[in-house]
Amino acid sequence: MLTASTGYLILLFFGVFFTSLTIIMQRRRKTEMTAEQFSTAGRSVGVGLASASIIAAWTWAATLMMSSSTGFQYGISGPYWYAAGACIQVLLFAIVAIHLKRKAPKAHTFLEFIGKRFDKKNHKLMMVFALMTNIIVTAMVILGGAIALNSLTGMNIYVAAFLIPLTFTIYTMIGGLKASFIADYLNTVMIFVILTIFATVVYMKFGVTTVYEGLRALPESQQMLTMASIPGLLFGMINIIGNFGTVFVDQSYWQRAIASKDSAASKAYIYGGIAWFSIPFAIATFLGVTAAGLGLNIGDPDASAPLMAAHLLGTVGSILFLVMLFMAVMSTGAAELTAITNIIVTDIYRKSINPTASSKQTLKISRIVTLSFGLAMGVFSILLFNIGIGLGFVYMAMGIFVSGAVIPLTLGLLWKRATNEGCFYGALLGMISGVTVWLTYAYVTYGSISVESLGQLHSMLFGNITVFLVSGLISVGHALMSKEEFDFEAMKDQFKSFDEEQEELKTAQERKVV
Ligand SMILES: NC(N)=O
Repeated sequence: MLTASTGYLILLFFGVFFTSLTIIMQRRRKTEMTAEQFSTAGRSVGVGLASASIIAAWTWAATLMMSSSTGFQYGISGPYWYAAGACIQVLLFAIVAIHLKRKAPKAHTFLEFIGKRFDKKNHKLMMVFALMTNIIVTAMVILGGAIALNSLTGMNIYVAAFLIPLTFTIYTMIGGLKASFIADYLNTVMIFVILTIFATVVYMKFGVTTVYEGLRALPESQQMLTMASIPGLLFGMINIIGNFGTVFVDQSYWQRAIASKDSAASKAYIYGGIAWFSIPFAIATFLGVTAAGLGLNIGDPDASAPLMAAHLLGTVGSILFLVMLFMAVMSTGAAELTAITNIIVTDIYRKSINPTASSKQTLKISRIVTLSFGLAMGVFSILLFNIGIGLGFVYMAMGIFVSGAVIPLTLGLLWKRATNEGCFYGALLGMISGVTVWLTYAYVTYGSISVESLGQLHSMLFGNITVFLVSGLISVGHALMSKEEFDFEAMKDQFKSFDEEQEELKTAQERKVV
């Protein structure tokens, strides 16, 4: 096992490296950073950088650890269900990305679009869903990082949960979205390099036959060696629904569409989604399934990946896994922080508190929000840990809380007949009924409401499915019954960049003086 000082050194090294890189890039900039730049990276990001950034943002701690847990528990179907069940959303997002670029070319957040497409209550409700998504995902990646640091280095889990967000908060606060894109690019390259090392070593050291024979010898071998594994399939369904929420309701992905050049936006999601598939699929197969096949004595399946990495390459394996995990945590953390910042600044501060804020004021508020949320997220992940909620539980439950907004939101963007009331009540009642079915099923079937009964595959599945069915039925049903039609063309010119708003304000003030 590594020592806690190795953990501190890794955190210090990457924190200092990415912060220094951002400061150097800031110094080399020819123009001064504006609030618009901080928020949108100039809307000129090319397809390569945007794809890498989508891959990095979508590679969570769970992508490495939870995926391996499914391989360890459900066998060869687990990695497939994890990877396939979480990449279709990114591929489909290519469609909504292009629609947002066409219908709201100067928007900063998807909520800004919702605010003009629907009414105030819808804007507020979607904001709650969006912030809840960001908070759940950030807490989940910090929790995953802290668990891995603790299990591989013995570092105190509370200290780890406070230090991890610091590493990405500082460079995000300085450089905004563009800085997080550059870090994402480097992180994606590192993740693929380390993944290739693990895959090659497993193949050379153990080969396919040893793992196959090991899986065949397990009591649950029927399930481990078939794609027709029932638990694998149930997990796959939960995975699909939950990840619709964490892509479509997460400002991070809208942010990447907004920051991309028009010609790059949809391609980036297709390339990013396809390339991302290989990360959980390979890691979960080479670490999770192999750990089961080799009969490793692992108490917590969520820890199968780091323990297998250590088994494979000793200290080097642990360090490589920690570096890969840390790359994933930093990128997702930075993406979520920029998303939260953009929502707070665009949809609360500039919309309701200070609509005439100058670029300087907006930039200052953006940095304060980034720092505050970065620090607060450590506390939230510790809270989850303290009430006994682990990575797997949050991962499977996230859809129940956030996926109710997916269908209403998508309809609002793509379908002129989608109605304000249908989308509002669809999202709200979808979530309420999902939570109700989840709790009721756990109570009726397992006799109590506890982390254990709520964490069962069937409780999670029925909760998730209910959310999708109810939100879809209400939002589509109400649209079909009403005769409303929305005029997207008329709304297009209502979106302004922060710089344009500033110019208009200046012109208006000059006119007043004259
Ligand atoms: N990003 C996910 N679902 O691993």
